[in-house]
Amino acid sequence: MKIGMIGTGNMGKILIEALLESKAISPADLLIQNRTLAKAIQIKEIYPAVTVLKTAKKVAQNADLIFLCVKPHDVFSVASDIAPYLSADKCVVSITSPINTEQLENAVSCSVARIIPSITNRALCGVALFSYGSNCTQEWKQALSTLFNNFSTPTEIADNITRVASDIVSCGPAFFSYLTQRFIDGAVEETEIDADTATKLASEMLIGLGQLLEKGYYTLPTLQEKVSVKGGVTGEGINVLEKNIGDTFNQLFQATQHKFEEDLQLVKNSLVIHKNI
Ligand SMILES: NC(=O)C1=CN([C@@H]2O[C@H](COP(=O)(O)OP(=O)(O)OC[C@H]3O[C@@H](n4cnc5c(N)ncnc54)[C@H](O)[C@@H]3O)[C@@H](O)[C@H]2O)C=CC1
Ligand SMILES: O=C(O)[C@@H]1CCC=N1
Repeated sequence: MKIGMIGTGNMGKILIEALLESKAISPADLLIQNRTLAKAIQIKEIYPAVTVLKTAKKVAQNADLIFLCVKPHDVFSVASDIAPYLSADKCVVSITSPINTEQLENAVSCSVARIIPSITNRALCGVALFSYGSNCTQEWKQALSTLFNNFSTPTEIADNITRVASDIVSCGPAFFSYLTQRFIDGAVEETEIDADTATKLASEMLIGLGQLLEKGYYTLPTLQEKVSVKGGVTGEGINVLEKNIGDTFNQLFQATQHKFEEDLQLVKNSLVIHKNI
């Protein structure tokens, strides 16, 4: 199977690295293209057997499975460029949350899916959020799930939880990096620890925490219970968190939902521009 990647920015590159490093596919089966071709050529310098193509049209003609790894407002423009070259047996996958599978099915006449990846997939772990188009064949559903299983946990989601699921899976690494940074900054400001040492200790702690969860030794509540010795220091710290976090995370999810509404409207506007699809 030939896989085409249109858009080799942040996420396109991460998907390429995950596909190749997990050995899900061989570099000779990968066809890549980007508006600024230099970005695709840089990837070929690392994986010489990858083919760089000059146009999205050529990717559509030569690949069986085509990933659209462009920003939401560019998806319909690319879809309309490639639509004439897609036979019914191919599959198009978009990786962005504000575009649903129904809109993709209206744009191209083949199997479609939306798969929202996560930066964690770069470490060959974490979740990828799956939504299949209503006309997506069983063969493609199976093939996509098998492919992503090499470097993620493919998880099918209902449309109504798209935003929150993507907030947790895809935005989550940024949110928790931010919180960890504030944790480190606080330690440095309030004590004699230096930033490098605090960063190293905090990073190792997070890796260990991930391993504990992966191995299933503790749930999140039992983990807190085990560390919070009665009358000890952890309890004092948890009290501060309880007092101050308040409804921060409610506000966070409200803000992302609000932004999502704006993104959905922008997508609708870009659909009007490409009203031929
Ligand atoms: N960054 C992340 O962690 C995640 C991103 N996504 C989604 O991935 C999509 C892409 O995001 P990023 O990779 O961060 O953006 P990016 O801006 O880094 O990459 C987009 C790439 O598409 C290229 N491009 C634009 N129009 C094109 C065209 N007509 N033909 C070929 N290439 C074209 C650009 O040159 C750029 O390299 C977004 O829609 C985002 O929602 C999804 C999950 C996670
Ligand atoms: O489309 C999305 O929801 C993802 C989350 C991070 C960036 N884009």
